[in-house]
Amino acid sequence: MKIEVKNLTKQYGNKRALDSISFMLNEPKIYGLLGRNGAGKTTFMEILAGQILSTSGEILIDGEKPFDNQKLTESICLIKEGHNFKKDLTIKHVLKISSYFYPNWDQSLALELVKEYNLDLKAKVKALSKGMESALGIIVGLASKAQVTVFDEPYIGLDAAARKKFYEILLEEYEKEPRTIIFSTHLIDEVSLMFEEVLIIQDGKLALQEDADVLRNSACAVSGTEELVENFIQDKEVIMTKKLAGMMTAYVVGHSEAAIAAGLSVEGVPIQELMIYLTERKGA
Ligand SMILES: Nc1ncnc2c1ncn2[C@@H]1O[C@H](COP(=O)(O)OP(=O)(O)OP(=O)(O)O)[C@@H](O)[C@H]1O
Repeated sequence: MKIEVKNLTKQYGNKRALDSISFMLNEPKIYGLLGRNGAGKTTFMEILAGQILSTSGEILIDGEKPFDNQKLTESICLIKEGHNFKKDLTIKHVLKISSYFYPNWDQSLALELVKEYNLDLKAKVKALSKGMESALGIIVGLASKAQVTVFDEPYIGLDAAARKKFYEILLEEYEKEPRTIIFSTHLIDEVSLMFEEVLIIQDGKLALQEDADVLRNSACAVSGTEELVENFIQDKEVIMTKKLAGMMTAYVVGHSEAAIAAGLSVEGVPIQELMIYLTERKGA
């Protein structure tokens, strides 16, 4: 589905959560939606899912507005950081209700995942631990097979093994049936390899929209003796440096070939570091 965001603004009292933001998501891809706390990510996702109205501007999904548009919102599944389901429902009921709402619902995948995450179909949502409730959110997000599936920090309380399982299944399902997946998280290093395109929101504005590989290759981590690295970075844009026992690593914008030629060891820079750098620089 094609998502067109046009001059989208959301005002809460005197706080402008989104400030005339515009961009397009043209293809089914895995998008990483990143930004510092309070940047406006959740606000954007809630407008996209038709849960709240914008103050001005609009989001069009295949040309239609999502608010009060059930036909369209059947194709959008937003899984948030918790409170996704009514507390008195059992897991079985949550799956049943979801199966009525999402036309592409995959009940056998849902049941397989219930087993995978050791959940009891008869358990009520209010009796679940934080991690179990997150697992239920993930199950609904994956089994919805919604054409636009949005995960907003969906795994509070989930341990590392359970998160890894989620990433594996998400990728498997996405490869079988590509769809638009928007993933917002602060655990960027854990998931950034899944991203195909990255959007960074800062203070309600779009700071960056870039192909993930282009972003990864836009900087490099160069390491070597302190003297060699200091020499190399003199006239370059440096993201950060670390020194230890006479050795030094610097994250540098561009210049990977020159660094190899200078005899330095060269690796990629984590997207998380780039995000911090870009948001600090843009804020400056
Ligand atoms: N219902 C609301 N009423 C008032 N202000 C709000 C409301 N929802 C969000 N805000 C404010 O809007 C701004 C953007 O919030 P939002 O939740 O969209 O950010 P975020 O990028 O998702 O942050 P985080 O990463 O911390 O979840 C924040 O300053 C927040 O305090």
